[in-house]
Amino acid sequence: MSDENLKPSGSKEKNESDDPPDNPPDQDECDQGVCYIKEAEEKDDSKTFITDILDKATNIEESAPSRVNFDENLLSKLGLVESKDLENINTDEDASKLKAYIPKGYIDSAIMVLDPDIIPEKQESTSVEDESISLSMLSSIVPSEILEKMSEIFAEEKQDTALKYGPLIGAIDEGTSSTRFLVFASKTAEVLTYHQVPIPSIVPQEGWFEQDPILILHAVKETIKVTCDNLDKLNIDAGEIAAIGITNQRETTILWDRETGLPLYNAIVWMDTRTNTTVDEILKYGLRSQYFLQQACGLPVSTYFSALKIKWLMDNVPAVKTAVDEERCLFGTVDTWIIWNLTGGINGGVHITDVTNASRTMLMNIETLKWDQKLCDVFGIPMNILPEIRSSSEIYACLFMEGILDGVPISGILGDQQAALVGEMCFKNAQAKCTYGTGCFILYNTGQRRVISSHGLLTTVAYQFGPKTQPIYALEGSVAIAGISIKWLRDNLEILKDAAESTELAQSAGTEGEVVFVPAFSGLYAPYWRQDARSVICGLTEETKPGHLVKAALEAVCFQVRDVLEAMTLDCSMPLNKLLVDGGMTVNDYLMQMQSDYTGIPVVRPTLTETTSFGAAIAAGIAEGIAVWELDKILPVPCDTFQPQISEDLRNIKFSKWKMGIERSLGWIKTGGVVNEINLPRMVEWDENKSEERIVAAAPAGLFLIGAAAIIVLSEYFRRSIR
Ligand SMILES: Nc1ncnc2c1ncn2[C@@H]1O[C@H](COP(=O)(O)OP(=O)(O)O)[C@@H](O)[C@H]1O
Ligand SMILES: O=P(O)(O)OC[C@H](O)CO
Repeated sequence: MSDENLKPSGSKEKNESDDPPDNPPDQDECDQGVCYIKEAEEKDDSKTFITDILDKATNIEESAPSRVNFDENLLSKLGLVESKDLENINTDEDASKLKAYIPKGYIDSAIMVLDPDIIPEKQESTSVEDESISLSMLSSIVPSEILEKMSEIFAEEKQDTALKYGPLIGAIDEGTSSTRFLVFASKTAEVLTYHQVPIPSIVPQEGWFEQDPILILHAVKETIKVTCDNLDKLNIDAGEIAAIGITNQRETTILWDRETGLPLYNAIVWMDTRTNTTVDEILKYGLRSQYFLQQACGLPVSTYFSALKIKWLMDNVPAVKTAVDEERCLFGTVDTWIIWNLTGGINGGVHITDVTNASRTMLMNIETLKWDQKLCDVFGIPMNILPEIRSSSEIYACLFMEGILDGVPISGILGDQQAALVGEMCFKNAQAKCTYGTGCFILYNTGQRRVISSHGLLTTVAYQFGPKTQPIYALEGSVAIAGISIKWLRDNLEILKDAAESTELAQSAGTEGEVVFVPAFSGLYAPYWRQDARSVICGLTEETKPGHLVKAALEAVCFQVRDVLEAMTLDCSMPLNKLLVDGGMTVNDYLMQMQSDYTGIPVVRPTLTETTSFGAAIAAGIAEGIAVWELDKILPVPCDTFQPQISEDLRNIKFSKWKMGIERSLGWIKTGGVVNEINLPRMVEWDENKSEERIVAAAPAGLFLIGAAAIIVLSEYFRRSIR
């Protein structure tokens, strides 16, 4: 089914009363599962109404049974009954009036209080845990026939969910710092409700960054359950969810036992640097460049990617080695782990991933979109542990789980940065977006062309909408540290109470001071790819205050984005004329303005905040067999735009200071691998018929000195030589 009116929720005027909130509710509120219910209450003034009822009810004995305590005065004051005579209550009319004020969840629970036998097994799961509401009081004020009538009306309306919202699409969004489940209305693409659960990280030693796969799974299940409960409270039929999309932190690696279903080790998260030595080991033979596999998989050898993490696990965790030897081991990125478990686990769960996630492992051939035997051999990884690679949009399997979503098809998978590209609707060549979360990731759509970067960018699959369609590629600039540096200032240095305070503190620093903070906690990613780098803070004086550090941390995000944009211009010969942005950090207007100032181009932020999840929902909703959406019917989202406000000179002076900071961060730790002093890759030609790679172009050390013009010419040559 297509829908002419399809538009994301942000496309409405901001602050319209019927909009979902622009900013996600507090984490605490979400954890209580009441966030959108609270919205509904405020919207309908029902809180005041219920408070009135409760005020009145305090005079009523709590243990008293329902009808006898029916408070005629209160109801007549509210115009709900005309007569004091109970016999004359117009049940239908009064129930309709009252229904406008009291959310369905309260009615269900109140009915249960009246008659606990109605649905005893559901009593616990549907009870409304709002501290201020005493349901027994509500039941003792409102006559049971009215409550029952209201329940009937709600049930009828619920049947109209599809009419009102169109089919619903669910999106599981498993990010580095939290997991969410959101439900989109296909008619308007608005988020109807969601629930979010933070995911704690485990740091067993410096540079190690793990998460518990079981906890991730529990969090996913909890978000699904609470979101469905929320839908019920909003009187929306969760049974109308037609399909589920999934988007996830990429590269994070999980190995588990196919027989027990248990993880063999914690998830090794993408930013973990324990594989420094594994990188060295891979590079040491034949003095290989970091880029020796770039032609085959689009990526430099780095601690970032899954293959290194799998190798480390096989080399260092005996349980993994045994499971591999006994062919019981399964590998997955987070999408794979979740889908395997949600579709049956040891009882027939499907073991799959999509092209976007597979393109982050270093094991998939970027051209054939298949696992590559030679790449697997480089890392010594057996192919039988790898999931099947599927497109980003097709029906893969159905959920096999308790609850109303049992049997709902999963029909979309996208790595989270690719999902944001889709959610920003960058479907055309040369459209790009930047997502600011834990890290910061800029993806530039290169269409069906695989551009192999000569300037430290990654070649990655952007999406493939269906098994029979052509894949679309992107160039990516991955920056490891963005929002997490703000978290570090908060948790480790304790100079911030919360992330939002960063604006005020940074502003307090004014324009004075020249503190530069290079946050290379995990080495430097794009465009430098220097695992020997570590963080530095330069330019401190006795006048330096916390505000200067916070400002420098925000500036670092902007400068890293500029580094990547410059590399993209060199690779694509076409500078971006605006930057589309999204992600958790973009709520910070100060940061967005600074980003525009430091890049010299407008920064455009959509009013739809849930871009990544929306991308996953799109992939699921357009899949063959689901087809609740059509790509070309999706309307553009209205945006806020930040225009550059500083001079070119000032911008460049600041950037040159940043570059000095970068220089000082390099070589901080010793690595055994080959460091590309100039970050210009040695290009190799991947020969399918030979086991060894052949160098077709190598940049001599110091080439940077010959000037930018020569580099552009050279990069053009490289590109032509590999196309
Ligand atoms: N107002 C703010 N200013 C700066 N950073 C912020 C602000 N609000 C949130 N952040 C940062 O954004 C990150 C969370 O963004 P999110 O997109 O949810 O991350 P992820 O997808 O990586 O889980 C956190 O690292 C947090 O420090
Ligand atoms: O969870 P995020 O938003 O920080 O994204 C993580 C990336 O997918 C890592 O490549």
